[in-house]
Amino acid sequence: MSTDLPRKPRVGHIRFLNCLPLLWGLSRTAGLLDLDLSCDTPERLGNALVAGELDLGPISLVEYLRHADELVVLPDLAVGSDGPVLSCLIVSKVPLDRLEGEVVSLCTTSRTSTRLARLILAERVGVNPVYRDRAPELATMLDQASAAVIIGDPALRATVEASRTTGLAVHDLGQLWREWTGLPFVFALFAVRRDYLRRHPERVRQVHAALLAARDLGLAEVDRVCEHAAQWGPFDEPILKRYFTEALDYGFGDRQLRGVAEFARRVAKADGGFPTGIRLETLHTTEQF
Ligand SMILES: C=C(O[C@@H]1C=C(C(=O)O)C=C[C@H]1O)C(=O)O
Repeated sequence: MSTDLPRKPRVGHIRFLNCLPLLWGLSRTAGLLDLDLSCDTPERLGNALVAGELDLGPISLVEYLRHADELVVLPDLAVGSDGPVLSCLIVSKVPLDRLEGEVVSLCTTSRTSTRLARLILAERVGVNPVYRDRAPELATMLDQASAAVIIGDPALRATVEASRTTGLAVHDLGQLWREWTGLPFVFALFAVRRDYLRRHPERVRQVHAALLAARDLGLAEVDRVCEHAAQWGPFDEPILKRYFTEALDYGFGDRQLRGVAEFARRVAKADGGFPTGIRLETLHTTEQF
C-alpha cells in the first residue's frame, strides 16, 4: 500500500459548549469526515497549533497575538461577543475595587480572559491583586482567593446560578469590555499555520468553507442543538439558546477586528505583552496595528 496517501487536515475543536453549534454543523454536513479533529481545552489546542501538531483551528486571542507571524486568520469566524458573553467571568467575593493586594485565581484553560481581566482590574478599576494560576474549578479557585477568573462551561454555570448564590458577584468580561470601549471582544479566532497554508492552499479554503457552513447550519438548527445539549448537561434549552444566539458572536469582520486592535494596543501600552506592530493577516487581507 502506498505510504503517501493524503493526510487529513489536523483541526482543533474547543471542548466547551461554546463551539457545539460548529460540531453539530460539521457532523450534519459530513464535513467531519474530511478532518482529523482534536477536541481539547483552548490552551492545549493553542499550544498544539503553535507547535505544529495541528494545522488549523481555534486559538485564544492572546496566543494568536504572540504568534501572529506564524499564523493566518480564517475570516468570518471567531468566538466572541458584543456585550455579555455569559461564560468569561470575574467571580468575586468583594467589590472589584476592593481587590488591591487580594489573591485572584486565574483558570489555566484561559489565555485571553485572564489577560483581559488583569487589564480591566489594573486600568479601569485601578487595583493590583496578586494572581495565582489554578485548575478551572470555581469552588477550589475561590477557596483561598477573593476572586476568580473562569471561562467555559463552569463559568456559564456560575452565570446561571448567580441569582441563587449568595456572597458572590459575577462580572461578565464581554460586558465590561463593551462598556469600557464600545467594541465587541474576540476571545478566540481561527487560524491556519502559515507553512500549512503555503503547502495546501486549496485544502485550507475547503476547510474554511466547511467551518463556515457548519457554523451557519448549527445556528439555523440551534433548537435541536439545545435539545440535545440540555439532555447531557446542567443547562436548560432557553439558557443554551440565549448563549448560542444572543451572547456568543461567531463572526469576525471589521468591528471585531477593531476590538482585537484595541485590545492589542491597550495590552501593549500596559506591559508590552506582545510585539508592537502586529500584522494580522487573513486569507484575504492584511491589517497592521
Ligand atoms: C467564550 C469563551 O471563549 C473562550 C475564551 C478563551 C480564553 O479566555 O482564552 C479561549 C477560547 C474560548 O473558548 C469561553 O471559553 O467561554
